[in-house]
Amino acid sequence: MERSGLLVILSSPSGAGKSTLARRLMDWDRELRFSVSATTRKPRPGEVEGEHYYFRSTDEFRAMVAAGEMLEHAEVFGNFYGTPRGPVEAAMRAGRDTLFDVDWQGGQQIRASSLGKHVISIFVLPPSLTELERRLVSRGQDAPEVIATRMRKSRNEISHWAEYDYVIVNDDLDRSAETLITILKAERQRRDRQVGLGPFVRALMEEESA
Ligand SMILES: Nc1ncnc2c1ncn2[C@@H]1O[C@H](COP(=O)(O)OP(=O)(O)OP(=O)(O)O)[C@@H](O)[C@H]1O
Ligand SMILES: Nc1nc2c(ncn2[C@@H]2O[C@H](COP(=O)(O)O)[C@@H](O)[C@H]2O)c(=O)[nH]1
Repeated sequence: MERSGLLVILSSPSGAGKSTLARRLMDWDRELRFSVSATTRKPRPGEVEGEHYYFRSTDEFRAMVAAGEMLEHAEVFGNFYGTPRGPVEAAMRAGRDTLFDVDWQGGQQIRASSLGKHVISIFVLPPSLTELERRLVSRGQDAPEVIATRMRKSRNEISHWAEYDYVIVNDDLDRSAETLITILKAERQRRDRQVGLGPFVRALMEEESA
């Protein structure tokens, strides 16, 4: 039996800390592949084309969707975001796990796709909305009106928490990162048990007793 890659989806209201947790998870496992999304949002200072996002015009983005190149796509906070399908499918075939930072709409679409049975989904909650706003402000990347929009939409994003397999309240960052690593370890153990342990268990049962 071939081992298939897992699709690990992280969602949260903007600013709860999923990119930070994603980085922690990828520092722990250098083999984990991050799904780089395409977006029509303008790059923030320090964001690198092809590393954080593929920054595209609206026409370019629409052309990608029309060509069937997106595994999922959605409008979030007035911009388009989408997951290029090709690299995800290639990683799956290679048995490599992929990490996604997408909103609830992306989570729903990937779960509903033909790859849905390989999904593990994790929702990240902030400890409070006051702390969520503090994090958005202290990140220092978004204009006040952008932060206001993201705060206004945070309740709607949070309302989808129960659609996810796991929920992490991201209060203490080290503890949350540890929880995330534990989830991935356990899910890999579950995925690998048939592929990796089948031959071992068969040999165990065929062993001559002493
Ligand atoms: N547990 C935590 N305690 C305190 N600050 C945190 C914690 N987790 C993340 N942060 C900080 O909060 C800010 C927002 O985090 P991050 O950018 O990871 O959020 P996000 O959910 O990825 O947001 P977006 O959806 O907008 O991309 C960052 O400045 C980050 O350093
Ligand atoms: N449905 C999708 N949502 C995505 C994708 N890439 C990112 N996102 C979500 O957008 C918001 C805002 O991100 P930001 O980088 O502008 O702060 C956040 O909730 C992301 O999870 C995607 O490909 N599809």
